[in-house]
Amino acid sequence: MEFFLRQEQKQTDTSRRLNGKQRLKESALIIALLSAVFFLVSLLSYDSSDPSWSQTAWDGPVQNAAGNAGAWVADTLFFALGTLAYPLPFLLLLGGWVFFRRRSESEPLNYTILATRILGVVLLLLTSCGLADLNFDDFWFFSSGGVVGDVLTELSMPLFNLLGTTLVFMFLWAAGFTLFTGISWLTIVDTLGEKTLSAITWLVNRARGDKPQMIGSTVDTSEPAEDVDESDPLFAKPVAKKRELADVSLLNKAQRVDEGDEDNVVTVPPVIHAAMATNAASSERKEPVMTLEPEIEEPVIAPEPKPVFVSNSQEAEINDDAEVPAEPEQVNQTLISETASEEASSEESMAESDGAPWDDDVNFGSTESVVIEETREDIVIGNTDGLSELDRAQAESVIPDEEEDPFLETIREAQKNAAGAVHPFLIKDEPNLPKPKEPLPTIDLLDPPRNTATRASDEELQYQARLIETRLEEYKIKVTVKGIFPGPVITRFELELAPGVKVSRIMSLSKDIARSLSTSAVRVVDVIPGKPYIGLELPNTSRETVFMSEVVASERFQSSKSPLSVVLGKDIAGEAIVTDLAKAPHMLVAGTTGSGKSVGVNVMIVSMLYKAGPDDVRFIMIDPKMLELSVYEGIPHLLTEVVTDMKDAANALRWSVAEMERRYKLMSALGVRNIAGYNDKIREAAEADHPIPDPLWKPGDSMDETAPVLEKLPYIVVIVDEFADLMMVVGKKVEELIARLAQKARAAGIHLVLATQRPSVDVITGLIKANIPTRMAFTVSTKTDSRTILDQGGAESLLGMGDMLFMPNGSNHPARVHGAFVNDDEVHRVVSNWKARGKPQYITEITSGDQGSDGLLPGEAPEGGDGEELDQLFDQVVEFVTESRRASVSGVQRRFKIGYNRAARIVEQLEVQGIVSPPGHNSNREVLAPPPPPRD
Ligand SMILES: Nc1ncnc2c1ncn2[C@@H]1O[C@H](COP(=O)(O)OP(=O)(O)OP(=O)(O)O)[C@@H](O)[C@H]1O
Repeated sequence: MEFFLRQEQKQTDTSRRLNGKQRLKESALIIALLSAVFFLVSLLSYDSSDPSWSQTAWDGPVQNAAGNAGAWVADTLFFALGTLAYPLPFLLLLGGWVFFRRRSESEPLNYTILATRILGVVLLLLTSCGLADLNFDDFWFFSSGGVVGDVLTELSMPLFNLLGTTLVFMFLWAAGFTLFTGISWLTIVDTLGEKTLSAITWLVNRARGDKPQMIGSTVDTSEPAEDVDESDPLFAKPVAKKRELADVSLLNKAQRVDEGDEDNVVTVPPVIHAAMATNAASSERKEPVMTLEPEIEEPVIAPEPKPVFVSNSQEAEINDDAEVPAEPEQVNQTLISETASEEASSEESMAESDGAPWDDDVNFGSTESVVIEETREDIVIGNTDGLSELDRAQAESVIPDEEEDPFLETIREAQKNAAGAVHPFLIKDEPNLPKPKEPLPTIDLLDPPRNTATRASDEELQYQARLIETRLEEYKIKVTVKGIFPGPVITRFELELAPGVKVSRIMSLSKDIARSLSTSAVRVVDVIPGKPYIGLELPNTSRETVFMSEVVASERFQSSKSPLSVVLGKDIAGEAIVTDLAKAPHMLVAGTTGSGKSVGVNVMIVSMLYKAGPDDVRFIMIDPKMLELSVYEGIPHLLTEVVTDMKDAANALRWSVAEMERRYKLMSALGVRNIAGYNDKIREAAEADHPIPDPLWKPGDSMDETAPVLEKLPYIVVIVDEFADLMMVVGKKVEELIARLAQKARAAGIHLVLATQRPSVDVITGLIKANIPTRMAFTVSTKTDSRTILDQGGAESLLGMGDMLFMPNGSNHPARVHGAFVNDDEVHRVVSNWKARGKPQYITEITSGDQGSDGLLPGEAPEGGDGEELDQLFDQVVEFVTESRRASVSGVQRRFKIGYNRAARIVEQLEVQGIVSPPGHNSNREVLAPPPPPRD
């Protein structure tokens, strides 16, 4: 524990300090700032009488504010670059900022982009000097383009003349601009054209006096606009916002974030503007707080604010509102004069998220016909990547290659070490591993977290928010985005619905919304506890993997006292989610195949292995698939070998019921109400040197002469991976045993974790559901499956790979959790660590079925006894089987029109009675009994 605490302390310390690269970057910015100020002061206070290269004699004090050095520097710069010396300090500052801006990101430098930028800036500088030389007058005794401009014009004038030279310089300047900024001239031309067309449309509409289309369910078009009282703060702001939504051209402007103009973005949506102000001040790592401040809340709090809608013509009258978005020209200007640093950011983020929805060719459905015409030209016809749709879908869900590297490395290591001996893949028992010194496994057994994704920038998030509003408008649903919570896998947008809009409408449209937002799935959260909003959860373009080591190292897990603490993963805000199985007290895990169930179960087991030794927690593992849990074979926590035979599994459940009853008797004898109280009493008695003798012991129970003393009882966790198999093979009795355990086992410290990939009502029956309150739903294929698990939809919209909805005991609102990932290699390391600490002491009765009467269900007789009840159809089935000579479960099912469970049970009864043989290698049974005598 101390180790963990120290490690955590160290982590927080180091997170506050900058690493080597970050230090360099920050220092570079500071030096760039100093140089820029120095250059600027030198240039601005240049005096031709100061000492410099251009002077042969001088006397008197130096006039330059930057002193002697400043005078020399200014002279040199003016001499070399002419008037182009003035922008140099700004370029320097910009360079420093670009270098510094990404200091916390450990991405490698993109050298191609860097090279094109440098080339671009050089080209810009040279051509600007040339153009200045051609077009501006000289100043002082310097040429306006400096010596650089002079040389360039002198070289090209004889070749191209004045007009040709100007044109060559201008085109090269344009090329330099694109090289430096990454902005396409086509985009600039596009934007200018679009703005012009929007302006013309707006003017035409204004001239015609058209009113905008009404949006939202409470639209009252008859409401006269004159009712708007601009001075009333309750009304003034909604009007401003409605105008924004109605004005498509302004909205489009906001969407041009790909060109990186922060001003542009900030001026458009006042709501997000407020949120961003808070966010900008927050730390490097994006805190998921983009909530909106009181001034925006005003319309919500106000008693029944009247919905007011204004036409374009009325908008003009309230243009003086403080929150009015920037005018088209203004935005346009900022768009073109954007700074290089911002362009850099946009360009890189574009490169990272190829095909992201903020591409230029995004077509906004609500835009006027003019815009649609324009975007038509951008329609991409056919795929150019040569991949099939399936390939593409698979490519998206492929885990990065590096996931496997550590594992492969370890395998290679093992191969090297075991060269010449047994094949490394076949080694089962680790040869005498040294016993670890630490009381519990240490975190270094798990792979350290790696950065697997790039977080969306604030601009991208704002863009998405605008897009959601626009898309919902297309369905005549008016919403306002009130908060954005970016998480590791999804981003939640909190939406305020216009009065009267039903959540069910949005929920029923979730598939359409997902399609129109070009995402794989959208989950609608109808209730966000404590907030008057609904949530819309969109998958991130780049998905983070939640590494188990991150969550195990989290403060929550480390400070959790219970030995049954399990980590699940991270919530949408990136916070570790830790739960206590003791409080759950039983858990149902369901999801389709490949959704991440087994990884989820492994994460739970490994977290318990991180928290508790075999004195505190023991496991019974039931694994019909024979692969998932067999890795734990041999850890000292196991009460029995991993059970793979379903008959043994039923016995194990019976043993658990018997153990539960035994514990109940012990607890009642000691007068305690739960296992914690029992263990406290045992500890107190041991400390007082008065161990308690077993009150249930009778002479003859064992060879001892006196009753053995009671010992601490560990928690028992029964884990069933693929619970459906158990239900199918063993039938109804499993359901009853599980229900019995689930009802009473909590106090006895026995907990169930049932996983299934078949979340249907014949597996997760009402009886089981009623007794297992904690549910964990991974992706399922249908809403019905989701309802079977959670009693509500939602799991069908999950993203797979560990994305889950977790519904804790007593809650009606499932929380979205991104499951932690643990790979086989990590599990092996933790398992080996425990194997080195001790051997398991298996209890053979668990699977032998020799549990006495305690494990029997009410009204049940011991198996094989006289009282075993045969199915009512038994005789008829015997007749059918012996006549047809075929004993298949499906045949019996078809013939008697009964369910699989019942048919399988009857066939088993036939086997017990010796009428049919046990299943052969191809699971066929032979009919052993002779055919019935022919009837008359
Ligand atoms: N939390 C996670 N993070 C990232 N990837 C995951 C996560 N959980 C699962 N995966 C990926 O999904 C794959 C399938 O997971 P898993 O084997 O747990 O599915 P399953 O539901 O148990 O399937 P089955 O029922 O067929 O065994 C894993 O191999 C892994 O690549």
